Amino acid sequence: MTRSENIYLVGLMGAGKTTIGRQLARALSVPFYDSDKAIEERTGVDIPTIFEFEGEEGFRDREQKMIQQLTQMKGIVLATGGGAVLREENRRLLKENGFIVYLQCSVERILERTRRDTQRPLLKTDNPRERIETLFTQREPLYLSCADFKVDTGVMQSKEVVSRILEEYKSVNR
Ligand SMILES: Nc1ncnc2c1ncn2[C@@H]1O[C@H](COP(=O)(O)OP(=O)(O)OP(=O)(O)O)[C@@H](O)[C@H]1O
Ligand SMILES: O=C(O)C1=C[C@@H](O)[C@@H](O)[C@H](O)C1
Ligand SMILES: [Mg+2]
Repeated sequence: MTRSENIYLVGLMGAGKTTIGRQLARALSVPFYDSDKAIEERTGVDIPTIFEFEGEEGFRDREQKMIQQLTQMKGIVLATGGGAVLREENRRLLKENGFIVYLQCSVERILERTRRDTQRPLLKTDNPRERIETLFTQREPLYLSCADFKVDTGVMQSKEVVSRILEEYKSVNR
């Protein structure tokens, strides 16, 4: 198996993992998975409900189990949850099984994109800017530590982001 058989997208909430991932999978004619959506389908409830009843750690346990399963699949595009890289085991599994793309995005842009959001429990706060800044500072080193490639989604249309990723993926996969 080649290291780049799968494409895994990592990055903060609102960076565009789901949006870009779906388009990327379509361009490659491979299945698209989203770990957040897979957890919701498995449990039958939405992510805010899991956070409410089981807390963030409970959600992270479910997320780790899902990442374990999804990284056994071959030939897929996977959008991971924004916090999936927090666990070392997830970073290892992603690194070992796919080509990791970090969708980088400025705090300002993320704030704009998530402003009307109700589905992201970590943004249910009086000061979303401060929260996003904190998450950015904590997580950026983790995203960078596992990424094979990074692309800024704050400055380009999603179509352009997709072609940049495809270009890079094909060049390493040649
Ligand atoms: N250039 C772009 N690339 C990606 N998404 C964009 C872009 N411009 C605007 N968006 C918008 O940003 C919003 C957030 O994107 P998306 O839901 O894909 O993020 P995400 O990384 O999957 O977030 P989460 O981790 O919370 O699931 C969407 O409404 C999307 O349409
Ligand atoms: O950044 C995060 O920690 C999260 C991002 C979302 O994708 C979901 O996985 C959940 O809302 C937590
Ligand atoms: Mg998403």
